[in-house]
Amino acid sequence: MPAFPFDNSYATLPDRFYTRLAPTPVAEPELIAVNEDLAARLGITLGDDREVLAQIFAGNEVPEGAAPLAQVYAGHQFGGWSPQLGDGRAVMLGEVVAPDGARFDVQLKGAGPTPYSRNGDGRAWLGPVLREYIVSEAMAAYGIPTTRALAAVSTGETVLRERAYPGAVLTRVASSHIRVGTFQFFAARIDVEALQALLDHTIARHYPGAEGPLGLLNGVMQAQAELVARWMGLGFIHGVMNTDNMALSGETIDYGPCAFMDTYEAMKVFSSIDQFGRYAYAQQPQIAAWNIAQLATALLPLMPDREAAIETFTEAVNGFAARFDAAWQGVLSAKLGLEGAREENAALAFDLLARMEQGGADFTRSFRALSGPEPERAAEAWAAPGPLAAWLETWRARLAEEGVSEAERMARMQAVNPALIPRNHRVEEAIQAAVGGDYAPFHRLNAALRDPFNDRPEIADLQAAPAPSEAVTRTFCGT
Ligand SMILES: Nc1ncnc2c1ncn2[C@@H]1O[C@H](COP(=O)(O)OP(=O)(O)OP(=O)(O)O)[C@@H](O)[C@H]1O
Ligand SMILES: [Mg+2]
Repeated sequence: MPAFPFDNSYATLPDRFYTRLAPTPVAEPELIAVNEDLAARLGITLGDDREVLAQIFAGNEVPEGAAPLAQVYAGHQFGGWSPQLGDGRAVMLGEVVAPDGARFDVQLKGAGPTPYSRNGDGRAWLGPVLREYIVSEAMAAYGIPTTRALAAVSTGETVLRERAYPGAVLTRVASSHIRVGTFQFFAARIDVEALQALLDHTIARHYPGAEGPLGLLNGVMQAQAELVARWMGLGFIHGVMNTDNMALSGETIDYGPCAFMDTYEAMKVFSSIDQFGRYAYAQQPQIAAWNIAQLATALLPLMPDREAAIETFTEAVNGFAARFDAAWQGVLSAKLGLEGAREENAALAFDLLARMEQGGADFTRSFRALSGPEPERAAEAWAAPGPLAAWLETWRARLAEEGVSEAERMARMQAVNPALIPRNHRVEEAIQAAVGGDYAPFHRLNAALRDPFNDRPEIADLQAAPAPSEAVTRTFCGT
């Protein structure tokens, strides 16, 4: 029998933090994928009975030691306030404590209706489940903080969206599911007691040593500044940075309409519902700061002197830009094989990005080619490579100034500029095949993404930029 090292702490918080309920069973669960490496890392014993695993990861059987519940939260969605949200289609089974002492939530996403479902059916279809599986595991392979995918099952049931799709459940692992919106929920109700309990819980779990609300705020700010800089370094667009989709842990959460861009465009948007580009690629730092300001506001009821706290918090939140700039400079310098978070290196990178946009360059292939022995071959990833040559000269001069050897340059760059990203058209292709019953492309893409920094001939088709007829330029929230 599978065994989970459960140790449930969120369930000891006051009742108004959640609703206890079990997942709603599904008709015919079948295991699509189970992440054995992750299970081992968490100290979960899976056993080898795939049918039993399908029952557990579908929510049909609740494993021993679980304390299933749906968490309540609120949030700003596209800037508009939603006072009552919560896990509308997710049930947390409980927390496991891994052999190294690290604590993780294990949650089933698509597990049936909860009191927070509003008008939704509580379910997920195969597409969003596979997308989240692929992309979150790719993020983990890049070393970027993220929720993980432990398993995916199909339910044997149909989910109605714009048409009928096969249903699925994703088992998600997160260092917690505490969101900016969780704080907002209690702040909006001026429930100071709950806010204090949530603050203590969050600090103990994610920022031990942080002092009080300001300590937490600074910790979250730093984590988010680094996270967003790292996303942008890979051309990643989260797509739905609502405050309920920003985790206090600093992990990437909610892979709904996310995408990695092919051709570089600063204001690129994929999400079909993001009409005004609020969550465009280059907007992400500003939106992160905006979300952090909402967190600061939610922490105010905990401060004895409100006026003084407003002043202190405002100053703190204004510091987000500097934190982000430092992180972004570091990311960009590393992408160019240069040292440190230096402004002149970042300026060189900004110049390259401007030229890439002008030249219609594929983001990932350009940086990967620059990381190779013949950087001028980056031109092959540009529709109009004219602006590249002059930039290469400046860059080479800069490398020489820093005394970076060719071997050093390539080693550094190849460790941060991936050979492979989950390109949107490949993700869509894997989903379409799976809907038709063929999971081979999904498994292949996943397997390839476990080793994303190594070029190899057998993944050439997955590395290639889409032909214009193949490009997938729209993503959907996947609810
Ligand atoms: N099919 C559904 N049925 C019920 N509630 C839903 C459904 N889809 C989304 N929701 C709820 O709507 C809110 C906003 O959805 P959003 O797309 O941000 O989250 P999500 O992808 O479901 O979950 P998460 O943020 O946990 O990854 C969430 O509270 C979510 O639980
Ligand atoms: Mg969400």
